[in-house]
Amino acid sequence: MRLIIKGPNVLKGKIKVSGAKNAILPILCACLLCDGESVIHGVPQLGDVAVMGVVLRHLKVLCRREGETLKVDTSSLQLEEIPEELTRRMRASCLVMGPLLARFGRVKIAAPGGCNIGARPIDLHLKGLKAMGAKITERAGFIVAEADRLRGAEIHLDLPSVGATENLMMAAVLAEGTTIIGNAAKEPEIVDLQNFLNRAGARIRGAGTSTIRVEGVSKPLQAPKGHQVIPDRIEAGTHLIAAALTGGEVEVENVIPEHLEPLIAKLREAGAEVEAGEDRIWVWRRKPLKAVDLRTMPYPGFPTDLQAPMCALLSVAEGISVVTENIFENRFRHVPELQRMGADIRIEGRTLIIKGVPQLVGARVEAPDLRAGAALVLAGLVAENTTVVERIEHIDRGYEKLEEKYRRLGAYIERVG
Ligand SMILES: CC(=O)N[C@H]1[C@@H](OP(=O)(O)OP(=O)(O)OC[C@H]2O[C@@H](n3ccc(=O)[nH]c3=O)[C@H](O)[C@@H]2O)O[C@H](CO)[C@@H](O)[C@@H]1O
Ligand SMILES: C=C(OP(=O)(O)O)C(=O)O
Repeated sequence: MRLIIKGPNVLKGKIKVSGAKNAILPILCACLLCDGESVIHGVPQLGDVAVMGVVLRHLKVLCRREGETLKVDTSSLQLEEIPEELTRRMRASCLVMGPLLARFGRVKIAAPGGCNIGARPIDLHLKGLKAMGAKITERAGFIVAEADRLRGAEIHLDLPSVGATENLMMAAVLAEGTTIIGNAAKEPEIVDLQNFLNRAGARIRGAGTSTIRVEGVSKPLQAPKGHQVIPDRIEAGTHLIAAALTGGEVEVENVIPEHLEPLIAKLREAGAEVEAGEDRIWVWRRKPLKAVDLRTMPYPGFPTDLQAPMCALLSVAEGISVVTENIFENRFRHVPELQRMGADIRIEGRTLIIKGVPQLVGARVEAPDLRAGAALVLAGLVAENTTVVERIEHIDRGYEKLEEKYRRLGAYIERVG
């Protein structure tokens, strides 16, 4: 599958954001802590959600989709090892570790290994589980964690890892006593996970701050009926960047504007007009784009997941932008592809020096990963002539029907097999 984009395009109209990929993935793992059928609304149809469905079915969990609602029934839940085929397809599959260990006293999972954006170890997940009394063995590419019953512990994360925070929160829910996670990640998706778990009977406080406190409960949680997944701030951010880049006028619906503050500040600095309502953001532009510097940081800093899309915008912003990637060590794979489209970008270690060019030109490019793929779509929207984006399965991992949404905003973009 590939996308064909003919440009330049100016996006105009309304676009609705789907539920957050990075919220629904841990929530689906949290269902493993619950007895009965969880009912979750606003579940996007994404490649990664489908892969998590495969992981759950592998554990004999029944998933039924009715439109945007997903029903997850754990009545036949069975402990199985998670093979490499699944951990390799999606890193978030390692988030089943905490819940399965808490529930069954044992879990065996293929080590996730590195991926397109970096080495991505899970040492902090394992260190935290050890602190809670788990015995961890690593052999022949598998990690086994065992504990009759986990016990509450004081854990201080070396860095605020989103995945480690989520895995440890879930493990702690059924542990004996209280767990305190210090230097926890503060991302909004962690707050959504806390809300889901607390609806199911967990006792968690502090998500969204750097200290999370989990008081363990002794029986399995009760599946919540009707949790609504938060809107995807990264999808929303991608659309805001697309609108500013193409000089259009777009209303982005179903957003929590507070989640997008770091991006909104940068877009304004780059010359776009942005106005936020209660659950929507309007963006338009009257002036040329100008260069800005940015550095990616854990929330509430500028998100690494919007670094690549923002590079597409800065490629045509007047002046020199300096972009520093602080979260992942190998997240510049969009750069050679943008260069093929005429961008003037130099890589110096973890920093990009982007010299804005007046116009990008369409080319045949390949999505090397999810957000790099989104960056290429944005570049294709504003470039002259035809852009062909290959390997769009990466884009489908995290964007629901992106081409349909942009077509509704007037773009010439189509998917071909
Ligand atoms: C499904 C999901 O929610 N994915 C998001 C999540 O990924 P993920 O949860 O994998 O990201 P982390 O916050 O854990 O990773 C941040 C950094 O910490 C390092 N690290 C992490 C864990 C560990 O045990 N040891 C370690 O060294 C990682 O290699 C990385 O350099 O947060 C990232 C950072 O906002 C986002 O880009 C991803 O979109
Ligand atoms: C890096 C991402 O996802 P994951 O952690 O699932 O690879 C992302 O959403 O940009």
